[in-house]
Parts: sequence; structure tokens; C-alpha cells
Amino acid sequence: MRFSRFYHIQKTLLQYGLDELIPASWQPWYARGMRKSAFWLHNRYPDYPVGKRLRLALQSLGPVWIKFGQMLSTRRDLLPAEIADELARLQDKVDPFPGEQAQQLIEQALELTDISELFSSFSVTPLASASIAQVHAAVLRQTDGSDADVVIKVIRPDIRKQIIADLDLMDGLAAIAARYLPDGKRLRPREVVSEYRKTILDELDLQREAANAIQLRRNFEGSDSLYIPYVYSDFSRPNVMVMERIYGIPVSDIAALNAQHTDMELLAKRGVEVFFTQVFRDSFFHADMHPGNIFVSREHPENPKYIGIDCGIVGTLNSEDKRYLAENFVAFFNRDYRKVAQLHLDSGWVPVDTNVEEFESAIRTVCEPIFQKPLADISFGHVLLNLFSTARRFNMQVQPQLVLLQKTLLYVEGLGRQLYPQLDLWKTAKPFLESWVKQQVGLPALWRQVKDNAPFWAEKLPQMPTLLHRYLEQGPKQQALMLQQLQLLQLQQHKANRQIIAAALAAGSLISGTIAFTVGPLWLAGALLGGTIFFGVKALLS
Ligand SMILES: Nc1ncnc2c1ncn2[C@@H]1O[C@H](COP(=O)(O)OP(=O)(O)OP(=O)(O)O)[C@@H](O)[C@H]1O
Repeated sequence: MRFSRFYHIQKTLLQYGLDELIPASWQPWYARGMRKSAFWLHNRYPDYPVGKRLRLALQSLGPVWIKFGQMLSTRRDLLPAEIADELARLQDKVDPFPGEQAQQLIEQALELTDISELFSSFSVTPLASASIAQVHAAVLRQTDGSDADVVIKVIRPDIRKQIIADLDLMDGLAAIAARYLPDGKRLRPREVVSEYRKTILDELDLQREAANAIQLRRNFEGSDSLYIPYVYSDFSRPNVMVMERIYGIPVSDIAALNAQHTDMELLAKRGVEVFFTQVFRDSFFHADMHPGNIFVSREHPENPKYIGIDCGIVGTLNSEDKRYLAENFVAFFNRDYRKVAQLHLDSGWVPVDTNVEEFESAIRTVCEPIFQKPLADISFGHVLLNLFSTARRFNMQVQPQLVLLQKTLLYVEGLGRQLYPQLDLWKTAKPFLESWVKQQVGLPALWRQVKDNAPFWAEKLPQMPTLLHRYLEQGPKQQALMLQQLQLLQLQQHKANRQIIAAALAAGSLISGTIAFTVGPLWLAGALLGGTIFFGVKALLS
């Protein structure tokens, strides 16, 4: 099964002519030879543009590869526009599984004898069929008798098994890449696959997604910038999720957004603001910001609001991560590479024996070209990417949540620039960074810490008199106990000392007795050996 799937993957890549993506001069001679000998696997679509071939290949390989393509579709900084456009079409373009089967899965998961027990209507034809799940429109009968438009997301049957098998093959390919690619060690393909594995397996649990959506919705309650649909948590199961149906415009539909005169500049800025709010205010961010998951409300195009779905992948940050980001970004944008290097050392992110000059110069080498551009064109995501790859060379363990953040940042930037190409990211993000850095020092930080610790003291204060009384009462008892233990220790110490002295005297008598026995008078030897026995017995008995 494994081998046949492996063969299938190779076959698909070759039949769509994707080997052409690697320039022939980069391919080793034996790979070129093998390619020529596999004549039956020739490129079957020579007339299709490479982007289309890539999309079709990924699509035919199934969910794991489709997700990979979706991830790539927002990397417009890396891919030519025509390939990115093609990959963007990977969303919702998967053949659906039968709606009747979805209905059965819902009934089983929610323990219904018939779907109509809970839903006044259920559309058997799926609304969307994505790589991992399928979405059906329905109308939920609420407890107060009213109806609510909902969508029901159902995980594809048997998908877990397929995904795990494909991930294992990917891991095998990654191991080969790590071993044979000239850059294999630095790229750490196996680590990349293992992180991807974690992410995709998390996505298979809709209960986790429901909890994330609830949290994100709460964080943006009343916000003008982001809306998260309501999740009916009573009907959340690992493979089924019921949520409010939304009717927004997909963010990639620029024509529709323009047609309703959306304020694109504001929309682009809000994207960046929403992201930095999630990172620096909430430490909890939506980390699957591909265009298929972001919509724009049809209401108030002059005050446009995002609608986010699919909260399967989220990132969380601790204050150390935030400090890392804020301080490094600020130092970077001041082009103070020494500070960046010193920050890494002082905070223990790289080992203490790192040569700060070498580290500084490595950072300068990769980052200075980025800063040749006008500030408005600089990509934060790229800055981070370069910093991470440099820091890795200096033995920094880059935390997965920071890698996730860096990837999300690239998506957000790509999206913002697609909506409004003149978007000045630095201007939009700077206030967030500066206010965070300011909050971390001086009186506001102190006040926040007092506030953060207030619940602890509020809980402990009423118990204080009792605790104090107990301590005072126990004080003398504790002291007496300690005194006793101290005396016991002293006794043991004396005993040990006596034993050592007696043993030493016995040894001394034995040696001198032995010498006297051979060279001296017998009476002296006898007396000394008698002393040996005396001190020896004393050492044993004391
Ligand atoms: N609340 C909703 N209201 C309306 N349509 C929705 C809603 N949730 C999902 N959809 C539709 O279903 C599609 C797939 O949903 P979602 O992205 O949550 O599934 P997924 O399997 O995680 O997809 P993907 O693999 O693209 O991440 C969306 O692109 C959208 O068209």
C-alpha cells in the first residue's frame, strides 16, 4: 500500500511534468537518466501552463497535498502570480462525498434518529466541499421555537487514515531530501513535515475548532473589524460542528468588493490591525488565514468588516514570545543589528558563548538587502523568516508558535497588498509594537502586574490572620523540633569523629607494631599490637 502510494505520487508529479520545475542543470545525471527511462510517465499536459499542472497534480493527490497548495497560494512573494492564482483555486474544488452519507454521520454524532428532529431543513447537496470537511446548509430549530440559518461541517469519512498514510510518505520523502539535497540539513524537511502533521491532525478535531472559534469570537465581541460566526457548542462533536451561516464576499473576490465600493485601504489596514491585535492584545491568533477562510461583510462597505471562519489552526503566544517579536522588530526597523544580536544573547535565545559580532554580521548580511527597499514595501514576514534562519544557524531553537506566526504574517501581508498595493505595513503595525513595548516597562507594567496578581491576593488576604496565627503558634514547636534534630546531628558527628580517630590510632599502632616486630624489641611490638587491638575494638564499638 505504502509503495503503491509512493509510486502513485511519483507518477502524478511526472505525468503533470512537474519535474520541469527543477531546472535540468540542478538535477543529478542519474535523476535525468531515470526520468528519461520512465518514458511511459511522460508529461501528459504539455500544453497546460505550469500553474494549472501543479494545481491538478495536487488536487489529484488528495487532502494533504491540497492543503499544502493552499498554504502556497498566499506566498505571492515567492510564486509567480499565475501559479499563485491557480493554487488559490484549490479551495472548495474537491469532489464532494454523498450528502446522504454526511446526513448519516450527523445523525450518528448527534444521536438523532432522524436529522429532522433537530433541523427543520437540511440541504443534501453540500454548500462547499473542502479537503478535510464538507459543509451543508441547514436550518436549526432553536429551543425558543425560532429558526436559525446554520451550516453543518462534517469531517470526511475515513480521511484520518488516508492523511496519516500520506504524511508517513511525506516524511519518507523528507528524509530522502534531508539526506541528499545539498541544502537538506539547513532546510530541516523532516521538522517541517512533523509540524505540518501536527497542524493537519489538529484540523481533524472539530471540537477543538469550535472551542477556538468561541474564544476568538469573544475576543472580538463588538469589534468593527472582525466577526466570527456563532458556534452552537451543544452540537459540537469531534467530526461535526454546527455554526451560524454567514453571507459575506470572499476576500479574493476583488471585483465584487470593488463593485460595492468597499473602502479597500481601510480593509487592508484592518487586516493588519486585526492580526496585531490578536498577537499583542490576545496572544491568540487565527493561523489559517488563507483566502478561502476570510470573507468581507456585505454591510457597510465604507466601514468594512472581515468575517473569519475555520478556526482549526490557531497560535498562542506567551509574554516571552511577544517580547521577542516586539523588541526585535523595533531594533530591526532601526537597523540596529547589534541590538538584535545582543537581545538574542541576553535573553538566552542563542547559547551564551555565541560570538556576538559574528551573529550581528550574519543578521546584517541577510537583512540589509531587505531594507534597501522603501520602508512601506518591507515584509515583516520576510524579516522574521530571515532572522529565524540565521538564528537557527547559531543554534537557536525557534519555537513552533513563532514559525506559525511568521507564516501567518506572510499571509496577512500578501492579503493586505492584494487588496491595497500601497499598504504601508510599518505605519500600520508600529503603534501596536510601540505601545506593547511601552506597556512592558515603568508604572503601567507595575500596575498591570499588581492587577494581574490581585485575584491571588484577594483570595489569600482573608486567610492571612489564620495563617499568621498558625505560624506564630507553630513557631516555638518548630524551633524545638529543629533544635532536637540539630543535637542529634551533633551527636552523630561526634561519634563519627571518635571512630575516625580510633581507626587512625589502630592503623598507626599496627604499622609501628609491624616495624618493631621486625627491627625492635619484642615487648614494644607486643605493646603496639595490643594498642592496635584496643583502638580497633574502640573504633568498632564507638
Ligand atoms: N459559517 C459559514 N457560513 C457560510 N459558509 C461557510 C461557513 N463555514 C464554511 N462555509 C463554506 O464552507 C467552505 C469550507 O469551510 P471550512 O474552510 O471551514 O472547511 P475546511 O474543510 O476547513 O476547508 P479548508 O480545507 O479550505 O480549510 C468555506 O470556504 C465556505 O465556503
